[in-house]
Amino acid sequence: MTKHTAFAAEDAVVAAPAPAQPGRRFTSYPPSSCRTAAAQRMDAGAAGAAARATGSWLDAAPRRAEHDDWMEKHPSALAGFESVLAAAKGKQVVMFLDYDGTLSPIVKDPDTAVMTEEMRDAVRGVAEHFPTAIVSGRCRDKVFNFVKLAELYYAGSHGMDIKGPTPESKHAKAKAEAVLCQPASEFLPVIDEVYRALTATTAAIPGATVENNKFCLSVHFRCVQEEKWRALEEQVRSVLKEYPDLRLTRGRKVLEIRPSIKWDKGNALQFLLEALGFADSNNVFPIYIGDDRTDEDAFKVLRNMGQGIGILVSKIPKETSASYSLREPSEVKEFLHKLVKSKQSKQRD
Ligand SMILES: O=P(O)(O)OC[C@H]1O[C@H](O[C@H]2O[C@H](CO)[C@@H](O)[C@H](O)[C@H]2O)[C@H](O)[C@@H](O)[C@@H]1O
Repeated sequence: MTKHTAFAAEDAVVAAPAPAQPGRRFTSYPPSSCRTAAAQRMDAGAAGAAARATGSWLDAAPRRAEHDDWMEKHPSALAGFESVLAAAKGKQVVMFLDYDGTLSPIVKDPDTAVMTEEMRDAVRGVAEHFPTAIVSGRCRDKVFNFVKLAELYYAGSHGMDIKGPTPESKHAKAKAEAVLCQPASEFLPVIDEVYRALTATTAAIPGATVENNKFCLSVHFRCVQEEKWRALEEQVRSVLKEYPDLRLTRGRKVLEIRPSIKWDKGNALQFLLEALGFADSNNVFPIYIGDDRTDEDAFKVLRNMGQGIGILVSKIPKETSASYSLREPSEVKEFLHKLVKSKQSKQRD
């Protein structure tokens, strides 16, 4: 199959514009997997492999046959909705949602990537029936300010900052339940330092911006002239030379800098399942919906577990461990509505 890079054609921007299941609470604070994570730095080889892997989505317009072949392997979660329901039958659905490109369309200015009221209603509806988490590369506070639903679980900074429903939420009874898992907390000072260094270094490249996502950083090049992309990446790499404990990965027209610890969105998914009391359970059906490379870590975890499904949001074929696909956020919204409707009709039966 043709591969696609971070600069794929679909990266065109649009014009800017559960309760946690009743009775379901985090069971330990935090589970052991979080406590030990910071100690497990990725070795240089693993970090290098991870970085190389991020270059695996090559840029090309897909041929029709290739697209059809891909769709056969990763059918639409809307067209295949009945199969999804059949697989989930009798199991507890737990919903995981990425933010950018999944709940909100990709726009030029990251600060304006707001979510529509309709999408918020769809997420609220899902959270009324299933434990629901937002898993994002964004800083947790920022993604919360976009989503604005206190009843959800939030995993910001690519899963390195996890918190349960806020104590004020009707779904969180005690402060103690406002769980926190921050496996990269020791990196806070260094991330701040690198944020300042990158902001100063990249200032000369028009359009480049650095976003501080608390435990990680994003260097955006969506608004940078293509001829300057290489120079920008070189600048970023030259700053990072001084910080061997940080690694560089790529997202959608963004360079992402994060601690070299063995913790990603896949670990966040596992942490949340464990915290919700579903560790080693055969009766859980996690659904993870995401559009970016970092979401692949979560798709892989689901594949390895042999439980639940990953849904990639993409209009074009991409190498993915997800089993289903959706084309864009509007289809994500439709899928969420369908899920709620089917749950409601079962409750009426
Ligand atoms: O895990 P996610 O929630 O998908 O976050 C990944 C990155 O998303 C944001 O950047 C992306 O969306 C922007 C707004 O549409 C767009 O301008 C940018 O080009 C995309 O890469 C966010 O700003 C980053 O910090 C996240 O790492």
